[in-house]
Amino acid sequence: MTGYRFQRKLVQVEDAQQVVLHYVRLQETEEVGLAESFGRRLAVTVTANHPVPHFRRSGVDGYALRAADSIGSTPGQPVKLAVTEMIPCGTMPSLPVGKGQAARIMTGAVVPEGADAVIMIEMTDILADQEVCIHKQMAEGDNITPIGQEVVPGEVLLQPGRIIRSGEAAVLATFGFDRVRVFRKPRVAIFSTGSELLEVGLPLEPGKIRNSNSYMLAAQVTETGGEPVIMSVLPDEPAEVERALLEALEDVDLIITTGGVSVGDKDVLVDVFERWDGQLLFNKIAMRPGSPTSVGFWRGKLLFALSGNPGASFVGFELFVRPYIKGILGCSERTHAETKGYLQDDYAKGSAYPRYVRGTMKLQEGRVCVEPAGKDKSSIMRSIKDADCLIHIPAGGRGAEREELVRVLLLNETHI
Ligand SMILES: Nc1nc2c(c(=O)[nH]1)N[C@H]1C(S)=C(S)[C@@H](COP(=O)(O)OP(=O)(O)OC[C@H]3O[C@@H](n4cnc5c(N)ncnc54)[C@H](O)[C@@H]3O)O[C@H]1N2
Ligand code: MOO
Ligand SMILES: [Mg+2]
Repeated sequence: MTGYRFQRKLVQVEDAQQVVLHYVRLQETEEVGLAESFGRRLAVTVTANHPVPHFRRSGVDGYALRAADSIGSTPGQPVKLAVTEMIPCGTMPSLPVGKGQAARIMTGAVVPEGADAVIMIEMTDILADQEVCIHKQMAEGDNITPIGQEVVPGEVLLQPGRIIRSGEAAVLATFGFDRVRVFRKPRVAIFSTGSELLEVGLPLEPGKIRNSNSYMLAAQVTETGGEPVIMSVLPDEPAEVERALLEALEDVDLIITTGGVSVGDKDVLVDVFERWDGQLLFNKIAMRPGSPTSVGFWRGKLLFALSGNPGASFVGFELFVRPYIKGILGCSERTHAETKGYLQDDYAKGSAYPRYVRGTMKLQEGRVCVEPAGKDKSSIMRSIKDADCLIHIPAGGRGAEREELVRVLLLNETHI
């Protein structure tokens, strides 16, 4: 048995990730309306262009006054003040507050000149239209938010690469960004290969299965901020596959394929790699599932050739495609956030490669506890939906024991 199919150089997961990340180039940017920017990654630095608040702001509904006028006032010994005006939100006060005076004011309104405190309405008795009795001694600054207390001009509030969610939306709106510059979503062509694959809408036939990988991967691409382009299933015919991939390369930013990367006679991506003018970056990774995962660079774009087995395809995307997409969208934390967790049961594995087990994570009395989400064979699809982490079982033949502390890669890292 000779030939490329069987000559493969083993690389470690971390090295393969570095190779892929070496190809990261930032996406171009585009401007979208603020409400359309949610879930996108910001392409610019957002710096405060004014203080917040930008006027002295009342924190309560009540009366703006001079704290000195309230000295000694109690419910039993109230102080009477003359009311100058009523200041609603959104209007400027028309009069300063002088000695012995107060202005009725609403929460969020501009505190008038001369006033240095606002007393809550509950601490007052309104005598007549123009008079109020206060029964609490106030200190200077009480219930007034000074200019710039929250944000001073020039402060950097958001960095490029940040996902726009509720908090970011509030910042952008506050500083007048009705349009936002974000990274353009990468278009990702998804091809499943295999003559056994049926389109999802078709009835089952003997020996055939429905194409689940394309849809699983499309969801993963969407979650990562890309735009999936689901292509027709490709047969195990190298010339046809090569033609379809080349055509797609013209139109997308990267390609994902699944299936046909192992050593089978019909493993069609291997045939494509033997005849193409691209550069194969690696084709064997020390990991399970997904050891035959291959990545190539072709006409200036990356081709991620993932294993056909659903579990391997899922893990291959997480470890290699997701970090790449995050990278081109300006995210600096590209690989998964990690923690350590205690395995809840023995985990035996056959291969000496490290294994990335689809897992679930729980906090029990402050300890991170992890266990497989279900059966973990590479061919198994159903445990993917229950996985919120990948449990790393280290290299070596033995597996890992109950209560062993292992690396845990977090899958639901919605904040980064
Ligand atoms: N002699 C050897 N056989 C295999 C080896 C090996 O080293 N020596 N490696 C095994 C490992 S590990 C894996 S992983 C698989 C990789 O297979 P391929 O990437 O070549 O994928 P296929 O052969 O095309 O399919 C494998 C499996 O997955 C099903 N599949 C494929 N596409 C889809 C899809 N879109 N949706 C759902 N299911 C899909 C396919 O029907 C097969 O059952 O090779 C092992 N063999
Ligand atoms: O690479 Mo396969 O998925 O390891 O079983
Ligand atoms: Mg195969």
